[in-house]
Amino acid sequence: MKPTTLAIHGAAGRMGQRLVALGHADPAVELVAAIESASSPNLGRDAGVLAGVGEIGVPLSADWPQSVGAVIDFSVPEAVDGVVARCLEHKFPLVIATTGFGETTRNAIEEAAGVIPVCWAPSMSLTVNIAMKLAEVAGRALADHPTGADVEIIERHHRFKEDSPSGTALGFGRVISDAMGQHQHTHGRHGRPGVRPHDEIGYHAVRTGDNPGEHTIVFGLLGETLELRVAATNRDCYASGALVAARWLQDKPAGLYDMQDVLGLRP
Ligand SMILES: NC(=O)C1=CN([C@@H]2O[C@H](COP(=O)(O)OP(=O)(O)OC[C@H]3O[C@@H](n4cnc5c(N)ncnc54)[C@H](OP(=O)(O)O)[C@@H]3O)[C@@H](O)[C@H]2O)C=CC1
Ligand SMILES: O=C(O)C1=N[C@H](C(=O)O)C[C@H](O)C1
Repeated sequence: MKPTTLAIHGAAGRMGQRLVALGHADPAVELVAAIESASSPNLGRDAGVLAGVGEIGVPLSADWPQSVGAVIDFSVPEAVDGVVARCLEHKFPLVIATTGFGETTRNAIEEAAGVIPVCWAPSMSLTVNIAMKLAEVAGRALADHPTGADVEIIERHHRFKEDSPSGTALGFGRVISDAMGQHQHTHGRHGRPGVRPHDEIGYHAVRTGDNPGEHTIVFGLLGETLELRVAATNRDCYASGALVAARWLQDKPAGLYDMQDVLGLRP
């Protein structure tokens, strides 16, 4: 099978560099474009050299290719609308991994998915996506528990992360509230908020050091507690997941997909 040709948007970033490195080592993909903003100080540098794997003949550039099998975006929320517009214009399949954008961008993604295949997921990690399924199972089983089950989501990330809570924490919250029906999403607590309502999911964002991402979902009952914890030890779980998604997406019909589809976790 021919390798999937790839463009990486945000190629000089923490994730972009791991994608360049893993993509270069993977015979199933061929990196053809490493895209950065027009103001990036890295324009013109070889993407492989920046990623620490030596020269690969792909310079960082603000220009988009004319043809590519799929685009992977790990950039910043403000850039995502532009990425979606470019992919629509050229009919490129698009993997969106960037987190932290709002409703307008979400709507643009949904609209674009009527024309091109889009995979949008806050975490490309296999174990996070398995944990989402487990959270759904736990949520369904505990939805009508007689003591009530309080759900708190604690996420830990590196000090450089700009959005809080993580897109993954919000994803866990969506899955659990769909299963259990909570309507209130509370971000941290201070002062005297009073007795905890059952109809609430609490989110807590910890930012320290170089943590590549960790999520703990607490289901607290009276008398017992269930915790689901999933943690990355480095960023390669996200990068390799994104490469799998790009290959999976390239021959799919237009539509909005996520990593549950890519990994075959959706029944
Ligand atoms: N879904 C998933 O599995 C994961 C998602 N993420 C998400 O991916 C995103 C990126 O994370 P990370 O790599 O750590 O962040 P970085 O800040 O390290 O990388 C972002 C890159 O995007 C570049 N960039 C900024 N603006 C533009 C633009 N207009 N056009 C092109 N490139 C641009 C930045 O360049 P410059 O520095 O010059 O501005 C930088 O190189 C975040 O939203 C994060 O939450 C992260 C890990 C996993
Ligand atoms: O910024 C990060 O690093 C990560 N962001 C994603 C998120 O917001 O969920 C995924 C992962 O946890 C790492």
